[in-house]
Amino acid sequence: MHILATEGLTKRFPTVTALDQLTVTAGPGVTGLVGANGAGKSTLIKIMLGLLPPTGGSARVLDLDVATRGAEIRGLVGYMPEHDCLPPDVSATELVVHLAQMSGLPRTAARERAADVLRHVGLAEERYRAVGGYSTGMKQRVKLAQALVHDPKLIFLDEPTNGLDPRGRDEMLTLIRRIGTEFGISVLVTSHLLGELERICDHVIVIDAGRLLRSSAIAEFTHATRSVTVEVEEGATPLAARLTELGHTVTPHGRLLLVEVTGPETFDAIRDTAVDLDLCLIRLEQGRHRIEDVFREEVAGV
Ligand SMILES: Nc1ncnc2c1ncn2[C@@H]1O[C@H](COP(=O)(O)OP(=O)(O)OP(=O)(O)O)[C@@H](O)[C@H]1O
Repeated sequence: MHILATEGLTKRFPTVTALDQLTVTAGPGVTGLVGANGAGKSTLIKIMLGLLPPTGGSARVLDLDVATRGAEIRGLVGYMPEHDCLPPDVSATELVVHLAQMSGLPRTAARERAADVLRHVGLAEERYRAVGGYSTGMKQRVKLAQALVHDPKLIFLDEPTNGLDPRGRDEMLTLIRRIGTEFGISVLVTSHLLGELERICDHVIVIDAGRLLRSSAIAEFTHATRSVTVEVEEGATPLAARLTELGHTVTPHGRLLLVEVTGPETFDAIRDTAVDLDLCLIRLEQGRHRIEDVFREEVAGV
């Protein structure tokens, strides 16, 4: 069964077409929805929740038509919105219990379930404090907890790593992967960074200006984008020349070099060459490709 399926889905606002004839499907598991700012990710989520009517085409979520079964879909799906939407003067516990009751749970069950999900997302004693005083990371966890509290089959997470520092991102991504694997809840997670989703997704959908650019299993993506980013303090040009002489495929990218990875020996070669040339290696990083890189590869027909 598809967790979602769209057919020619189109959404026009007065001055912009946010979704343009989008036809795509996703199966169970963790699916990444990637696109630059304004690509149409949030619009797609709102349509799939039955909150925004499409201009044309159709969409189904868990096999339910968004045009007629919105309330049922919202009963089965959890939603973590992108923007800061939490009331500042209530505690995380009060908010999540309230939302659990709004979803139909009796008061005692709502309290138990809220305590479980708040613990699960890593909010301990602070859950009794007013949300207004929370860090961005804690607020993101509260938004995730409320998306999970009614025991959904599927969750939509809109930019869950927004505003987080690298450690916070890492923790949030690990949590999302666990939700997908340990709890068997399917996940649709958006980001403008493909690299960050590579680690946790089974499938990735890339959209650009409301159009489908690509939809494939993550293995195909990582294969297509398997390169390492190298940054040296000075001397990128001689480093690129020497690596090329050694048979590596090197593409300059501003002051960075992208080196195609053929195996573990690629990393050894970069390290050894930097040492030979007496260069200061600042960064050797794999798998953090910006979405623009994928767009460029698509255009080049990779
Ligand atoms: N209610 C609206 N009225 C008019 N235009 C809108 C509305 N909602 C979205 N848009 C426009 O539709 C396009 C897609 O927006 P959307 O929020 O879906 O993108 P996104 O991929 O989620 O990007 P971001 O991460 O920046 O939110 C943008 O050009 C946006 O300005």
